[in-house]
Amino acid sequence: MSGQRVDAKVVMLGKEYVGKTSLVERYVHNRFLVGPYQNTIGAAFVAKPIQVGDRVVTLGIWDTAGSERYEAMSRIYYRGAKAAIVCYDLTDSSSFQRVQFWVKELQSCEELCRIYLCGTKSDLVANDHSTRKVDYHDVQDYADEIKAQLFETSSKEGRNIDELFQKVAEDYHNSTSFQLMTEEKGVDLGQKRDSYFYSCCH
Ligand SMILES: Nc1nc2c(ncn2[C@@H]2O[C@H](COP(=O)(O)OP(=O)(O)OP(=O)(O)O)[C@@H](O)[C@H]2O)c(=O)[nH]1
Repeated sequence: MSGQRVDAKVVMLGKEYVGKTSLVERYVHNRFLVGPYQNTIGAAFVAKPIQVGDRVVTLGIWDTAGSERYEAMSRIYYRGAKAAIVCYDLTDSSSFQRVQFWVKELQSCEELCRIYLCGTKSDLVANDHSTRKVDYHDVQDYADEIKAQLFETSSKEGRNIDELFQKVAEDYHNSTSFQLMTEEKGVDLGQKRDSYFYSCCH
């Protein structure tokens, strides 16, 4: 079987239960898993090719565990990432405090990593506005300050998720590092083609 080259490492960060795994599941498999919540242990990996103009960019997505117990491990997964999708739950204000923690980490340890803020579970706040605990405009101001992109998504309804990953791939494609990565630094992931690789997950 031919190996798969990953162009850009993408890491999912955020407090436990915000919906990182659901976001990746929706994007990669176009499904929303129902049933009892299972926290991620360690991290999970999936590679996904995505068309950008006349080129295919393969994103290598690391879905990290949100529990603070695994914080040290999450640090390993953001090393060398070209993009970080830092998630918070629109119905949980404490999850946004965790965003600020990860942004500070990335700013001091991974300066070249682009940051995408992702407010999850938008279906819940659309159905009942009183459940929104994180204001869109406040986050947009914060995003401007840290030069990040902001998306609000629903994995349940599949809203704004393709747009998020498409933007990640386009930004990567447009960055000068694209040429360098494809010509010199592509990573061969052997047989881990298009499937979750449960290093120690779920
Ligand atoms: N209504 C709704 N529920 C969601 C959505 N995304 C995730 N959930 C639910 O939120 C819970 C947590 O989702 P996960 O995707 O497992 O969260 P996680 O961030 O990966 O959690 P950790 O693995 O602990 O870090 C699950 O019960 C999901 O069904 C969404 O878009 N809408």
